[in-house]
Amino acid sequence: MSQIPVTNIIYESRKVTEEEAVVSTKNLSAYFGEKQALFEVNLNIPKNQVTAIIGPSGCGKSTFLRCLNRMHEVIGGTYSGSILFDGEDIKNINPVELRKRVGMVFQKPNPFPTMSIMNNVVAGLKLNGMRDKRLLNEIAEENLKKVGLWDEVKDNLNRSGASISGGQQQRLCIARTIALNPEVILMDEPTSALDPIATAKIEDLIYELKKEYTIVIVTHNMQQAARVSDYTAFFYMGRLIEYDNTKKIFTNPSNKQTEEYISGRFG
Ligand SMILES: Nc1ncnc2c1ncn2[C@@H]1O[C@H](COP(=O)(O)OP(=O)(O)OP(=O)(O)O)[C@@H](O)[C@H]1O
Repeated sequence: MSQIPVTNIIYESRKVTEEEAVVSTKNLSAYFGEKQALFEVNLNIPKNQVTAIIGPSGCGKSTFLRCLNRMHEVIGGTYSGSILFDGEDIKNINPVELRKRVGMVFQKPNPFPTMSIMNNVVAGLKLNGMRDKRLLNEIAEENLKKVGLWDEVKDNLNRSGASISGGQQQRLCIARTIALNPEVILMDEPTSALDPIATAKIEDLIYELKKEYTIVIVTHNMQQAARVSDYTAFFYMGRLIEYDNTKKIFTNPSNKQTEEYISGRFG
């Protein structure tokens, strides 16, 4: 594992208040049957910032992410505590509506293989009943431009979404997510299946996207967390150990376990 030196530079701690948060979890515990995967997590996710979730394998990163758009329940899990989205308990928000507002991008690019590039971008809108072809074309173009894919695919928008490279597919999936105009984008290791060049493009894109969206990214790659995020949450064995601004976490963490993890001593 790569080593990130812990330096003596002192960065101020900066905690996110509930007032600044788009999403807040309160005493969030998550379960798979009897097995408890998260323990009393309290976390405020700030608007228009990138929050990275880091920690060793099995610490609950993906479970935490999936709780935020009620995907955890879809895969058979349960939770206790509460999750507020724009101040409203997500239990009171229709899951389909919630997932429009809290979009998700997965580890492995998953474009719809039988659909064209164009139809992949607007698939969600069509499903919601949008039929105006001209408007759909405009929205597809706008979102393909936002993810930097337009120039690469504009000459053949009718080819399959699965016919482009892995990195392009992942940007297509991001275009599909943002076409629904979400407030929050959850990304679960979005670059772990990609080469370094495709990874760099996604990281640049994340930087651009935070102007409009709030992003929560799970990553195993600590350099990536340090590069792209404003805030970092370190999880260990289902517990939130430390959450602070990213510079503080990577240069002067308050917790010994955080320091050991980011300096590569375990994980
Ligand atoms: N579908 C499931 N059924 C039962 N237990 C599960 C399920 N998914 C995850 N777990 C368990 O819950 C805990 C948290 O898993 P989770 O996938 O959230 O961790 P993670 O930090 O994202 O791991 P990784 O980095 O390996 O993806 C682990 O102990 C895992 O074995």
